[in-house]
Amino acid sequence: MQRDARFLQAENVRLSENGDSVIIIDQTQLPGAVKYLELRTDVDFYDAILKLKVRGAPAIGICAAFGYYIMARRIAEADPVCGYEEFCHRLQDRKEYLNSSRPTAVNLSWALNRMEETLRNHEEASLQEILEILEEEAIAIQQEDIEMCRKISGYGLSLLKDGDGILTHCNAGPLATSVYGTGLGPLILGREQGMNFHVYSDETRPLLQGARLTSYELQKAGIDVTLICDNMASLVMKNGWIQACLVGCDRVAMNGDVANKIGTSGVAILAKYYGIPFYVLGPVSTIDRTCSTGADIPIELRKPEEIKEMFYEKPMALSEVKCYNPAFDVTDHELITAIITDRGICRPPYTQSLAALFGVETPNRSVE
Ligand SMILES: CSC[C@@H](O)[C@@H](O)C(=O)COP(=O)(O)O
Repeated sequence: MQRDARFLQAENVRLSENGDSVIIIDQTQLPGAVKYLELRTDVDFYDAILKLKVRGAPAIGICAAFGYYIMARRIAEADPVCGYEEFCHRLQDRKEYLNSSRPTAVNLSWALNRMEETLRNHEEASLQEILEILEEEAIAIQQEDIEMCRKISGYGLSLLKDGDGILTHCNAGPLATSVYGTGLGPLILGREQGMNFHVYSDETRPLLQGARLTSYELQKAGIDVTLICDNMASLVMKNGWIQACLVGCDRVAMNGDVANKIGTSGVAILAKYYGIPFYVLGPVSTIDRTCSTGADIPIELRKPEEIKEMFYEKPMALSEVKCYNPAFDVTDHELITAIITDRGICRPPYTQSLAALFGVETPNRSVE
């Protein structure tokens, strides 16, 4: 591989200098501290994804691709004369383990499947050659993500005006991807070009990605950001302060229904009521061609402690109180003004415009 490629990698997920481990920014420590974690084993990768130390659909995919490569290294180290079929079998087992860490963001299985396909295409290669090929593939996934973020940011920016007020939910910035981000990409690109946006960041209960990560990233990027509680979104819209909503996505069904962080569908309903465009931004790898509608998307349920205890010094409720804690919801395609991908801007009807991204001709996708 070209060693130079490593230096192009993003800061939040990267291979260590000797390629033997992966270094991530531990997102659970932000904004208080920028701490780096080294991931060396399958359990390290599983734990980092499950506990949201690395999070955001594209970043999860990138981390999983590197994890697949590192797991391949561990298998080869333990058994340097392992035959090809046995090697594939052991790696498939580890892949399924990693894939079970979180169910909703399709980028996880997308990246792992791509790594496995690469392995399957090199039956004649030696173990050493296979490791190099897998390392290159993981780096390629990250490099493509950088390119994808730049394109989405450009398409998204073409829909905004200097001075616009923007509402965003959860975190779809550089930490959730590689650079720029998806939902926040147009804002960061616009700022680089001298534009000024006024961004309202939903705090995003219960894990506060909007407070801890989005307001952090925007503030650091020199963008005017105001943090609000989730239940204030309606008021800022009513006040006329919001000209567009921008959010990321974890899985898009072929009819345009979108799974994203819990609370996103509420924002979309409010936006419809107030006549504000609601834009979803994400790469083509987040579109799941096996899901016809949002009903096919698995929704992650997480522990009650996240609602009652996490990020607060005191318990927020009696320990015996029941909690319902879905991590995502599905926004109905009828509420979405456009889905902005790295291959262009898709408009309704999404059954046609999304299919067109995969090669079927349609008139309602505009690509600059
Ligand atoms: C560019 S990331 C888009 C989504 O992954 C993001 O909005 C989101 O919902 C993340 O959820 P999380 O549970 O923090 O991984």
